[in-house]
Amino acid sequence: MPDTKMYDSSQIMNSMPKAELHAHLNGSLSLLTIRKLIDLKSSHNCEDVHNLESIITKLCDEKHNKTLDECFEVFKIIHQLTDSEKSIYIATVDVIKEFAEENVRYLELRTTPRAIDGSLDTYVDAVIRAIDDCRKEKVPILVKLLLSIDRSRGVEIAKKIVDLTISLGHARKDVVIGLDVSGNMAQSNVTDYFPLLHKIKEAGLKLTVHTAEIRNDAETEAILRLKPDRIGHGTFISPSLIGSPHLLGLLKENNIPVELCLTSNIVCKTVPRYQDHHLKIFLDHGIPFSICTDDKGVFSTSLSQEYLIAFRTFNFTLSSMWSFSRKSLDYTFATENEKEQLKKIWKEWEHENVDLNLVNSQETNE
Ligand SMILES: CNc1ncnc2c1ncn2[C@@H]1O[C@H](COP(=O)(O)O)[C@@H](O)[C@H]1O
Ligand SMILES: [Zn+2]
Repeated sequence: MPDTKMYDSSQIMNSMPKAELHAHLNGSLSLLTIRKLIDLKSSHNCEDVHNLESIITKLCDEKHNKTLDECFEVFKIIHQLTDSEKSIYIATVDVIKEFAEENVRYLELRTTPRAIDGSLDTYVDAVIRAIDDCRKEKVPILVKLLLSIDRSRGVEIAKKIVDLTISLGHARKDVVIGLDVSGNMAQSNVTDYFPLLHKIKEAGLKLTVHTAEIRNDAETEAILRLKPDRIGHGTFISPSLIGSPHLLGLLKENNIPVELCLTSNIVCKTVPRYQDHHLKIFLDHGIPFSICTDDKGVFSTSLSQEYLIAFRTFNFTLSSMWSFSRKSLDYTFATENEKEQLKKIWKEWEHENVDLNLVNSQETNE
């Protein structure tokens, strides 16, 4: 393995092809997009837009650490900007292009549909139209969509979103692949949603659930026993964060890949320091994981930045980072054929960067 100091690791993390499996649309808006959406509102003579701008700038400032509850307040403010077909379309196109610019070659975007002029369809149609247009424009990224249910909003609206997911999961199966369960864990009982989650599984669609982002062992166990296709965070499953070894065993037994979002956990203070992050514990226990951003806008990060943080925090080798990126392809909800196509892109990059000696290390955990 060459001395990694010979290389600009930040540049390598950026140029490396990556797969993003956990990105919330409204949490991913850059300040540039937020400004664009504020201008759009101003042009419609909306009052209070400048007030909105200063609030959002302050809240998105990376130095402004927030609690998880405060984050949910930020989302409510951002949602005021994505309240029309046009703004949702612009937001989606921008997020896709920004990920593509940092060499994310596969993106699973997730978003919670909100009624626009009384219709959830209008919201989702705008997102899908943006994905389709990026495809037509040949933006070099494969984009899939998960619809989210926000657990703090109740079962009635969740049922509508599940029905919409199932119908689009058939009509637009090239784009809509499944469901995510997100929102404030502290304010709801996830088991209320289980009949709906079973419906998603029965329809043959994929399911990922935010799990153990705050500590609730009984809930975590119920979710793991439901066997979702992936989980988000899994923070308090880790024994280092006073999770239970029993939960870790259950996660391992079911071989459920975990979407890990380092900066999100630090900013929201569910993990005290980067070096305490459960990525390392999961790696040591052979639990499959993928490095993700969660909300790149709200947490002022990017997927390349998250890879760089992991690389520097745990002193990983470049070959380990390469292996994390390549393995995350196996945990995507893409079709087998799509995965094969994606693997070619990864292989090509590996070939072009043969001097980095990406495959010779024992630390690739293969
Ligand atoms: C920080 N950790 C998190 N934990 C749980 N849910 C989160 C989240 N980050 C984002 N969301 C969920 O995603 C929504 C924003 O994007 P969309 O409007 O859906 O595109 C938030 O309102 C919340 O429900
Ligand atoms: Zn999330």
